[in-house]
Amino acid sequence: MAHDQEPQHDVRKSASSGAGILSGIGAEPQKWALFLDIDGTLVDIADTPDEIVVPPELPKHLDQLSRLLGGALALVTGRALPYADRLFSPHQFPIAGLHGAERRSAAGTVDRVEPSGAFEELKTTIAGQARQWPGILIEDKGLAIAAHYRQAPEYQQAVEAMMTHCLDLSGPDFTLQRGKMVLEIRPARASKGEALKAFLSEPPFVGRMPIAIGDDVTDEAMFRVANEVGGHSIRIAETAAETVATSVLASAAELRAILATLGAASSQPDNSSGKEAS
Ligand SMILES: O=P(O)(O)OC[C@H]1O[C@H](O[C@H]2O[C@H](CO)[C@@H](O)[C@H](O)[C@H]2O)[C@H](O)[C@@H](O)[C@@H]1O
Ligand SMILES: [Mg+2]
Repeated sequence: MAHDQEPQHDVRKSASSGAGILSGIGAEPQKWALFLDIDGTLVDIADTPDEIVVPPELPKHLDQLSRLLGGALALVTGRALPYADRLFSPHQFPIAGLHGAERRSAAGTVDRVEPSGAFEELKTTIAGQARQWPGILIEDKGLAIAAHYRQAPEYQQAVEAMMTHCLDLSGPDFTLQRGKMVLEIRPARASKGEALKAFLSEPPFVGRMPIAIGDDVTDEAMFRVANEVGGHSIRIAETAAETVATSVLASAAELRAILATLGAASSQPDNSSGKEAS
């Protein structure tokens, strides 16, 4: 079935609650693998990319949960790997960055490509063009570049025209990624769905059922893969959104509260599920 023919719905009206799915992890931690988007899912959306706030306890809770799952917890993000790693320091998790175009496996193997000279030139052109529109913020992510119009939505159409034109110049190896008040040119070679498949083919994820959690268009690819293999897909749905996700959580704050509870329970010395941790 083609993607545009897949069943889609306003997730808030018809989906079940993701809270029930996540609360079941503690009973059978060896069964599940968790795939977590960052912006809008683990952390609240902020006015600019650098203004996000990582709650101080969040890295520890993710680490506790990762141990409970025997390491089968991965971040799957549009951010570049080094930036995302800094957010959760000192912990490092398996991670896919740039919407799946770069990846570090649980074994620590990194698959990422350096930008070519031609792409560096294109990024300079985009940054130069954007200077004519006050409030348009350019985020250089190495092998991807994002143009954010959250501070200046009046320029959305102009930015879209510019990014579409620059995509043509960048050649077939790149694609245009839409997101929350952002347009990105990123490598076409992988999606979050392909990143999820790659993780699921390797220890400690192999043989487990995925639970994919995200908030945006880019997460739909990993929702599809999770659904196809019989896992769960959960969309953070603060606003109405067309989605293939089968479950919903109201907000990133609700997800963080659930992760905190799961993490704390797993670190109790008398918790039998905690004994499964590696
Ligand atoms: O896949 P994600 O982890 O959700 O990353 C998607 C993009 O997130 C960031 O942009 C978005 O969040 C910003 C901070 O809240 C917000 O200001 C912006 O409007 C959003 O589009 C990030 O800057 C991008 O690089 C990611 O691709
Ligand atoms: Mg997101």
